[in-house]
Amino acid sequence: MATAATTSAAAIPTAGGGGRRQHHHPRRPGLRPRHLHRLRLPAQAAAAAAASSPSTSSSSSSSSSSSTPAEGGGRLVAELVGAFNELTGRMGDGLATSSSSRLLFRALKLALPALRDGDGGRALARALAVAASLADLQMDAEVISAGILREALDAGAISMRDVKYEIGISTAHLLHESLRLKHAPSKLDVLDDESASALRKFCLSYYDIRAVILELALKLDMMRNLDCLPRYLQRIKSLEVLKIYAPLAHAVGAGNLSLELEDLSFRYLFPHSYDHIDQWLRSQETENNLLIDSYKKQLLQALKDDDELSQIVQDISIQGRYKSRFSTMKKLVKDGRKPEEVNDILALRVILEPRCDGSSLDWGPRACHKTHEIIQAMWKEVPGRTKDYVTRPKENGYQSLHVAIDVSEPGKMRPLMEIQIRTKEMHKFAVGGEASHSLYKGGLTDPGEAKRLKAIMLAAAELAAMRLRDHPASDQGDSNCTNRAFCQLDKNGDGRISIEELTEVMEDLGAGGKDAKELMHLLDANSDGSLSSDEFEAFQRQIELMRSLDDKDDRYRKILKEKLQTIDSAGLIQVYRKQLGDKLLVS
Ligand SMILES: Nc1nc2c(ncn2[C@@H]2O[C@H](COP(=O)(O)OP(=O)(O)OP(=O)(O)O)[C@@H](O)[C@H]2O)c(=O)[nH]1
Ligand SMILES: Nc1ncnc2c1ncn2[C@@H]1O[C@H](COP(=O)(O)OP(=O)(O)OP(=O)(O)O)[C@@H](O)[C@H]1O
Ligand SMILES: [Ca+2]
Ligand SMILES: [Ca+2]
Repeated sequence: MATAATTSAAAIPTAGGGGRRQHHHPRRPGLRPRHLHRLRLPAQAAAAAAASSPSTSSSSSSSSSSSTPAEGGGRLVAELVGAFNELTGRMGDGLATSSSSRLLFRALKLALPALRDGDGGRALARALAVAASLADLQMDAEVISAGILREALDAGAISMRDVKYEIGISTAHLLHESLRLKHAPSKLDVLDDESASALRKFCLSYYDIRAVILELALKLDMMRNLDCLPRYLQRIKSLEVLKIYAPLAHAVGAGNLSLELEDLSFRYLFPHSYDHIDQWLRSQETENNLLIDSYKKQLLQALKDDDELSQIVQDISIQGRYKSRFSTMKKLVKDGRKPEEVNDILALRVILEPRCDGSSLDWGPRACHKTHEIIQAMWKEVPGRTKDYVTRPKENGYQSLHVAIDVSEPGKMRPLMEIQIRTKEMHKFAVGGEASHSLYKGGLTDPGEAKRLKAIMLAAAELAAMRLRDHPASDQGDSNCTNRAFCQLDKNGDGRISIEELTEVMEDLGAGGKDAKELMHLLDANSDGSLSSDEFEAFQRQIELMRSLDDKDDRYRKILKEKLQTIDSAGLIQVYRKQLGDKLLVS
């Protein structure tokens, strides 16, 4: 499937199976891609671009009066290269193989002209934001490309046929799946808990799991732009997200994406309650965090001072946390409790490491129960709220002993505190096993199902890796490529971007050969008629500078980097990432 790197520029086929430029984008007069309005091109370029910029077009010297080909064409290429660099940078070295780079470059070339004028000029930024989310989740180039193209597809600016022939069958398949998924909620008459749970399981079982992740990134984009919809639609969409997509994000291990989905949907669904919870939790946050710290120390000391416990455990650690707005809100919405009735606003977790005394005796359960007794002697346990999953594990194998504690003092009401007591081994299972936190939060508590999904994810990653892996024999042209964008433009791999190569990409972007000549003229510092990698890098530096200055359209750059760091290493996304990375390394 890889393109032969030594083919001459004029005869290069697209790796999507031929049919190149069946779809030609007519040049749009007066187009002004947004990212590029502050671009300063090197030396002569800066002057020429300024002279031809629409705001100073009266002094235009080198172009015809109505259009600004050098600037317009240059901007298109700059936008293409900037987006490409951004995404491959986010993907990480292991995933950005040459096959992946080629795929991504083609997708951007197809999407850019189709999107740049859409949605009041925001369509392109939105498509790139979706792509950035997917790259941050370490999805492969097929998924990222599908993310870029979906917006163009929805807008009717490209067709599925374009994707199939110009990009490839796998990306088209992903898009097809994501469109089926888009309509999945309409299968339900009522969006109650039971039907939402059934629909989530259906999505995970019967759709390509990479399409599910793509759909999640698209939902995040939708939620971030919900203001532009009428109020009733905002609520319908928010409810769908809350019931279906946020738990799905939890289930696949994209925990922080889920948190953002929950956050946004809560705000739209229950703005007043949201403010109320926010205020209530915020007003006591400092005090409660201090309390948690102090209880943690007190409890640790009491446990260490106990003779029996000291004999059977070799290590004790305690974690504490204050509940988040969204998690609190979710509990309230789930069963109509008041904030004061949520029993884990304050929370501690005791993790015990039993001694190995050489015998086959497991001291774990005794250590948990002894810890429980010590807690009962220190604080007031709320009757009827204790759950002993140590003696009777949950169906998914989860083990832990939970107690609710009332820490109020005379004249001072306080929220309830949950204490979870478990051994190190039980904890490991609760974090990474089939009772993993992500599956629990995603409502997937059936261990058989968890195992099956993991197997599906592994298989999907293996298949994608087969398509995207580098094949040394056919990839010689860019196997030692240090500048990925340059290599995409230098199609014949001779180390220079010729005018033919530049013209080809400009035509794909909807600009003409004249634009290519003018751009070459601007960038070709030593006037030898082609671009060296140094000359191209100078152009790239300008692009970077411009992008870092452009805060208005820069939304997709800053979003998920830290937010999408995932919570537990056993989530399906993590399984996929690891398998894909491992397989891509095997050449
Ligand atoms: N990882 C993991 N954590 C779990 C699981 N089940 C429960 N937990 C944790 O234990 C906490 C309390 O769970 P339960 O004691 O079953 O209480 P609950 O009925 O869900 O919640 P309340 O109605 O608030 O008492 C949850 O909030 C989780 O933090 C599980 O299957 N896996
Ligand atoms: N008792 C506890 N002590 C310390 N950390 C906890 C405790 N309970 C939950 N956590 C951690 O706090 C983080 C947020 O959990 P959160 O309170 O949103 O959900 P949860 O308690 O796991 O589930 P639920 O929605 O059923 O309350 C998770 O990392 C979780 O492991
Ligand atoms: Ca070349
Ligand atoms: Ca040159």
